[in-house]
Amino acid sequence: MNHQDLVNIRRDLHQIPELGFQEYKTQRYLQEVIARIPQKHLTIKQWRTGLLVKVSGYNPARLIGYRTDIDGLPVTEETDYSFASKHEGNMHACGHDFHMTIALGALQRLAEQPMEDDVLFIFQPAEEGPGGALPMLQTALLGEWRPDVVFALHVAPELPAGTVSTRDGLLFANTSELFIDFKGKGGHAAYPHLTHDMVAAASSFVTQLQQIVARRIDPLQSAVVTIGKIAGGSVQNVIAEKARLEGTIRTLDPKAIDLVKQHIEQIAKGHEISFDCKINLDYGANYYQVYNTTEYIERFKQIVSQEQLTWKEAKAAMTGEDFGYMLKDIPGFMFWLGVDSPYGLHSSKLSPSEDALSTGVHIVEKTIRNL
Ligand SMILES: CC(=O)N[C@@H](CCC[C@H](N)C(=O)O)C(=O)O
Repeated sequence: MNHQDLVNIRRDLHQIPELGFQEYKTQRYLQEVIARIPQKHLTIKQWRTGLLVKVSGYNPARLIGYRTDIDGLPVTEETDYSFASKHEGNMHACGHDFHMTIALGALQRLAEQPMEDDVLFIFQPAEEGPGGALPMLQTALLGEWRPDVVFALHVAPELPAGTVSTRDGLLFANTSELFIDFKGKGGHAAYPHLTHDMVAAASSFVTQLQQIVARRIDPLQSAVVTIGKIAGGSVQNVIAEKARLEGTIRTLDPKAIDLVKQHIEQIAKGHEISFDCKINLDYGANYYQVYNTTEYIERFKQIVSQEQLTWKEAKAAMTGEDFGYMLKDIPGFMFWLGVDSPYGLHSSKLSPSEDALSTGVHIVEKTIRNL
């Protein structure tokens, strides 16, 4: 695949973003591209909406794993791309269209010229939620196709295109989703004393949540509690019977997440009393931290230097990645690839530079061959 082929694939994928475990068109598209590359050394398995593609080596001692995520986000795209999302309300706003394209480019090179070891390309669904890595690890990657080492990349909008960045040890946070449902008593806007207003309860809850990081977590620790969505009520002159908050919790220490949850539960008890309502807490998907293995980070740094790519030492970030579950069981690492976008990850205007696609394929191929 030349650079223009990569651009075309990325643009095709960009138009069909699908949410976790609904990546049917994406899976079909990946299968079509994979069908066009040499098949002689390939074995392909379907896993739910994902794929596993093994390239057999000529004298394998190890299985080298490379993972890409394949899902999009429920974000309405606001770019002026001619190839903008055709799936209204969904967007590849986290760069998974780039991740998949780079994996396909590297897969083609390995398929054309296999190496001594076996290589496994993991096309994993549902990274943004509810999490595909853990069930994939527990089923598809448990048996004969369990990698000895695994790595992955994530695009970094804030870095110049093609810059490579990571660090030894902790790279990404522990995360937990957070869904809070409020049920009270609705009624006429003019008779608030006869109701239990759930818009008021949810608003107060959001304000109280800010106190957890400000006043309940050791300032030398790191934590985030973000509410990304608030919903409640139906019309301007009816007091709401129901409301819902959706958010996420992040901590660098895996134990600190339980502490944050305990405080949320206390706030919920307090609000049930003061707003005379029922509150249901649901922690949705939880992701384990991304922790890079020293030995492979050292090796990766050497490869980046040999290939004369620009290296930047990374800081730990409060982003989450269910790839952390793979690294909990299998040694390896994750790295950032700069894509120079003025808009960040999860932005409806994310516009990564396609110049980074060829560099991505190059570094992934070289890393697979030299790890
Ligand atoms: C790299 C990245 O942006 N990952 C997502 C993972 C989301 C996990 C889960 N849905 C949650 O919100 O906790 C992120 O938002 O960091």
